[in-house]
Amino acid sequence: MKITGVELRRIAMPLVAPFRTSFGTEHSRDVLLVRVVTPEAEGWAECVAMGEPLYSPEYVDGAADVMRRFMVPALTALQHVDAYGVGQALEPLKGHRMAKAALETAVLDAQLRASGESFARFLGASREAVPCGVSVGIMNSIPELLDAVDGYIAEGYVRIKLKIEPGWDLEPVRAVRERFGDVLLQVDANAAYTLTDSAHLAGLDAFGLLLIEQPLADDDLVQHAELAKRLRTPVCLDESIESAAHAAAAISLKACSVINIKPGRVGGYLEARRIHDLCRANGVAVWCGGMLETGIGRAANVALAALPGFTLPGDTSASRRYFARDVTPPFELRDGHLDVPAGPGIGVDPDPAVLDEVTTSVEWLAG
Ligand SMILES: CC(=O)N[C@@H](Cc1ccc2ccccc2c1)C(=O)O
Ligand SMILES: [Mg+2]
Repeated sequence: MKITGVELRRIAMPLVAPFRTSFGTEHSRDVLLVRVVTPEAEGWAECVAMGEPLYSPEYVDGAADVMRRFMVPALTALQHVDAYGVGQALEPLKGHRMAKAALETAVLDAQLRASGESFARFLGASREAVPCGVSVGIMNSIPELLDAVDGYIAEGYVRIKLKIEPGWDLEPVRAVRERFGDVLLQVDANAAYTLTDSAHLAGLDAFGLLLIEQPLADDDLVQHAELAKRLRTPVCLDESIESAAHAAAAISLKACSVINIKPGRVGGYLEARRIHDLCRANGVAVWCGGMLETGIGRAANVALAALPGFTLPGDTSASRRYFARDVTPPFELRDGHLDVPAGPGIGVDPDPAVLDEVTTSVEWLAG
């Protein structure tokens, strides 16, 4: 396909409740949507970068800048490009995986809408619905946490993930275990601890957790391998895994036994599938992480979560977990599952009226 042009659209999406993690509290998402226009079809994608570089080095203004100045010109210069060609064309540009992921995904969406194939079928999905977990932020008190978890379990979520940090870890986990019994339970530290905390973190072993996610630094594998020897709870990596090469290194170092795959973090759905295939061949479980996406990013993630190696419930929660009103028809939990979109491409379209209301800026980059 020849790219006619690319639209960069910023939208403001207030969260239904503040979402607190070890690296900060989010009240609203400042989201960059990408629309790639070709003669055959147009494609949509969501860049998962946050407003500030708190989760990883990328941030939304930087993603828009690197797309505008370097990536889009590299793609519109090509006579023909498809999803596989995007990675090749952008390879000389270092890093900025979330920006690359958004452009590759929008091209893939256009390509699949033109051919009539769904993301799920293209990626190799084996299920038509996926079981859903939910990520629960750090709260002001244990009672407030228990109320929130109670509500999510009532909605049907099959797995609870608690954000933790030093000072909010053993007690909240103990309280949830005591109140809700053997519900599937895991924790995510977002890199808040160091190896010197290993004896304290071993205290989590008493609670039968599925995993502890990213306990140590976002750029570490070696110390995670040492920590994994000291814990019974399986170590899962998120921020540390930005490519299939990182996943291979983590597996050979025994730095983790589970990986949270986020297509935005690893440069796109093609790399996400490579990581899935590598992990499956090595007996490492994977699950689909979340970056508080709108329905645009959520649709593609649900398709990925339907691949056979995604054996643990992901953070592919319903739209209402984050947004009172989504830019696409809302993803609704059904018996703890989300249905995999079956239409061409990502299988959902943004509602033009809602998009107009939440749009804060639109920029057209002509090919
Ligand atoms: C669902 C979940 O816990 N996601 C991330 C953390 C996270 C937290 C807050 C965010 C705010 C704006 C954009 C992305 C964000 C990602 C994680 O698994 O580590
Ligand atoms: Mg995480």
